[in-house]
Amino acid sequence: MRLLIAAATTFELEHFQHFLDQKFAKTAEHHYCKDNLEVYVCITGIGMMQAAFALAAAIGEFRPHFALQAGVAGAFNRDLALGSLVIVRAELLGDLGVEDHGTYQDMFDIGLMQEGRQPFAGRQLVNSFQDFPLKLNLPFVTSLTVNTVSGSSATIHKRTEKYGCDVESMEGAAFHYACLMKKLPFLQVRSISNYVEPRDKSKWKMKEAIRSLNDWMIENLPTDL
Ligand SMILES: O=C(O)c1cccc(C(=O)CC[C@H]2O[C@@H](n3cnc4c(=O)[nH]cnc43)[C@H](O)[C@@H]2O)c1
Repeated sequence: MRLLIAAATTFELEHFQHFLDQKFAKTAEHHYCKDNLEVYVCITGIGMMQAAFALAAAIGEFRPHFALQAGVAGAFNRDLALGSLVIVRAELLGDLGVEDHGTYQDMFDIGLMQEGRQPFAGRQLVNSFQDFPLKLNLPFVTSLTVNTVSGSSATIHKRTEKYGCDVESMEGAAFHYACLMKKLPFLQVRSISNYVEPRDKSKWKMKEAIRSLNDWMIENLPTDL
């Protein structure tokens, strides 16, 4: 059985790849085997464009039975602790749109994308798969995917009012879109590295977030796909 694991950057999966190096046979670059499990680690690069291209290529070539995206994210929702993990239930597009003088309108608002048109449910890319080969032992959240990270009070206020999402990333929607289009069962797991607030990297808990993400991956790696 083939499992595709995607992350934006190598450092987000460093400990997990170290675990694979030790416990699995490495059959090619980023490609591991153990018993009947084949794992391909796809480092997509940051952002929707790079993620979409890398995922389409990896899905086409590796033909996975299941795909897992793992990464860090910012949280709008202050009930989510830094370093804690979430599963993304639904993805929304946060900055694909137009500025109409002072007002932002997205593609659905101006009629250039249709609500409910496959693979969207309404305006969302919802993970509607049922049979997951790993434990869903984390809170489910909604996520906004953006090209430009929210870093000013004005942008944060506008995006919170318009979309009301729990977390923000730069690749999640591309992952949901690719998997839904390919009817490939998937799961997106994110670890909270920072709150979405006016940019102040001194407050970020990147190391802690990556550690908890990798620990979870090692503990929950599906072995019975
Ligand atoms: O230097 C910055 O201001 C900066 C802002 C956002 C992210 C970064 C990174 O180095 C990580 C990029 C990576 O992390 C995800 N991520 C993490 N926090 C957020 C966020 O608040 N909003 C959106 N994306 C976030 C993202 O998916 C990227 O892949 C540096």
